Amino acid sequence: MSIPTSNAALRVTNVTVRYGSVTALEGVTLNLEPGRVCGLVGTNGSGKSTLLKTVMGMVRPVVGAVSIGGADPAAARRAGAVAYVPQTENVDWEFPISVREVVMTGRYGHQGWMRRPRAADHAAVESALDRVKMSEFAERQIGQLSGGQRKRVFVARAIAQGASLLLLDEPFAGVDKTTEAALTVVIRSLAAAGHTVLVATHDLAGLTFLCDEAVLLHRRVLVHGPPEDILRPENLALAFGVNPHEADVLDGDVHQRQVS
Ligand SMILES: Nc1ncnc2c1ncn2[C@@H]1O[C@H](COP(=O)(O)OP(=O)(O)OP(=O)(O)O)[C@@H](O)[C@H]1O
Repeated sequence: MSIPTSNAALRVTNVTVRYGSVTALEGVTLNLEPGRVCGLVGTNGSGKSTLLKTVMGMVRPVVGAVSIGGADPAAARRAGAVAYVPQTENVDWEFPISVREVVMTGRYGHQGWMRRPRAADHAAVESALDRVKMSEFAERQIGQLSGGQRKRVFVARAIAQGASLLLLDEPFAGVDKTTEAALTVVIRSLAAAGHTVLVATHDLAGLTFLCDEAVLLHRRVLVHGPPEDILRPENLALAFGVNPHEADVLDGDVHQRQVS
């Protein structure tokens, strides 16, 4: 699919990332326009998290460049233009902080150096909690939530931040189908409001509901196009090494098989 690159919300150009001798990404180019939800699909170890971290500026490419609305990742982060929800949060779950306070940390960039929340910050937090259906847990200590509920809180924090680009790393891992459906609605509504979302997912069955476009990744971009293209048997076979006629790959997660 040819995607116009004017007004791109995200441009990843010819990015190669190495961890020592491991090449995690090679020559990856990806342009996203505002208001699009793009799924990132591939086997375990295909480079999905690395791509999100590279866009976030947490991993530096050895070759290539990333531009977020025309800014480099560091500048975009400083401006709060990009938010990242990692696969697993590296937080102290025993820390005495409430769900509401966690979501408020997404507003720090909007507050002065004293970090005193204003009415707009409180309103953004309440609205974000409401969107992910976590308002009733607002006073709960963050560690006293289930895995799926924690996930929703960190999505709420990203929403409260008001970033134009959201990077979500497997938001559906460990959540039930009801929560997955609710999060899909939230992500679609963010896109309808002009946000761009890049989401790594193993959920092929939900891809067409979630995404406007998708990338099949295996260190390189194998296919970038409408989700229906990604789901074509020959493309799934390319990425996952499975024969779709022999395995009901849409019935669940497909990420066990490694492509050599
Ligand atoms: N910090 C690291 N140091 C060394 N190698 C790494 C590091 N992080 C990732 N890798 C390697 O880089 C490759 C890409 O990993 P990455 O985590 O990006 O894959 P992924 O598609 O997100 O996988 P998963 O579906 O399991 O989350 C893998 O071979 C992985 O082992």
